[in-house]
Amino acid sequence: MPHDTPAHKRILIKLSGEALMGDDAFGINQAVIGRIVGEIAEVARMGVQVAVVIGGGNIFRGMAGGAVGMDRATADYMGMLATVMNALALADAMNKTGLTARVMSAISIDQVVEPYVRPKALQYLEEGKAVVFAAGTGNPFFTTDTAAALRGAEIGAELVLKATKVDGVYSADPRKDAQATRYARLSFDEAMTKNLGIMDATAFALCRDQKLPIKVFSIFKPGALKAVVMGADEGTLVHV
Ligand SMILES: Nc1ncnc2c1ncn2[C@@H]1O[C@H](COP(=O)(O)OP(=O)(O)OP(=O)(O)O)[C@@H](O)[C@H]1O
Ligand SMILES: O=c1ccn([C@@H]2O[C@H](COP(=O)(O)O)[C@@H](O)[C@H]2O)c(=O)[nH]1
Repeated sequence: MPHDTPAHKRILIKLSGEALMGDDAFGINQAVIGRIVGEIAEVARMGVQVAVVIGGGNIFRGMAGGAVGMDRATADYMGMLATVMNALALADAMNKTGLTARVMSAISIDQVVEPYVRPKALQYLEEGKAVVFAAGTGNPFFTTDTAAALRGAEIGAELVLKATKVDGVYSADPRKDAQATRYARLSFDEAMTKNLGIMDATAFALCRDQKLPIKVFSIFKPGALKAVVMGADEGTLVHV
């Protein structure tokens, strides 16, 4: 049921890297990032503490075509560096809207961004700053979905919001199967057993074990982020 005030005090948003491209073929579209940041700023102004894990799919993925033939770990480090670029762009746009943003990286790149230090991240959140977590988990063979589950659990987020290109979890990938139907809610076990490809199994398992629910919703739908934060029936809830 929707609330008059935010339903959550601290949230972790997993923002798809690909969403930052808009209709472009690659990279970062400033108009798109500006609109997304506007929506994030709106919930932050309501007093919600906001942390973001940003993906890298708009630039490089360790498993994608551009990495064919490469050593997997090397390709994954390139993917993590791609997320650092996105994090810098996101924080820059946040700072321009009046939010104070801090980027923290899971891999050392000290001349560019500060390292991830959990107590410091918690301090920033308490101070009302938006924290953008870059470089995923810092380890190859993982994804930024798993980083979202990990950081969400570490900072004590009440909800992971997977802000993506589709408006929820479907019985099959809705971009490939027009007959796919959307779930309003489902359990982590169902999502894993049915092998629903919206998030990887490591991320689902970590959230399940930590009893950290996930809301999957479309970042392209204006107002959807605020609706989720207000507790409205938006997207798909994945729960224990
Ligand atoms: N069962 C399913 N329900 C909904 N979406 C699904 C499903 N299976 C696969 N997908 C696909 O998963 C995609 C999720 O993509 P998203 O870009 O958010 O993930 P990502 O790869 O973690 O992010 P990034 O773009 O940063 O790499 C959707 O666009 C959708 O096409
Ligand atoms: O913990 C992590 C997170 C990410 N990677 C690599 O980065 C890219 C981009 O991340 P997405 O989650 O696909 O947006 C990913 O394909 C991996 O190559 C990683 O190695 N470890």
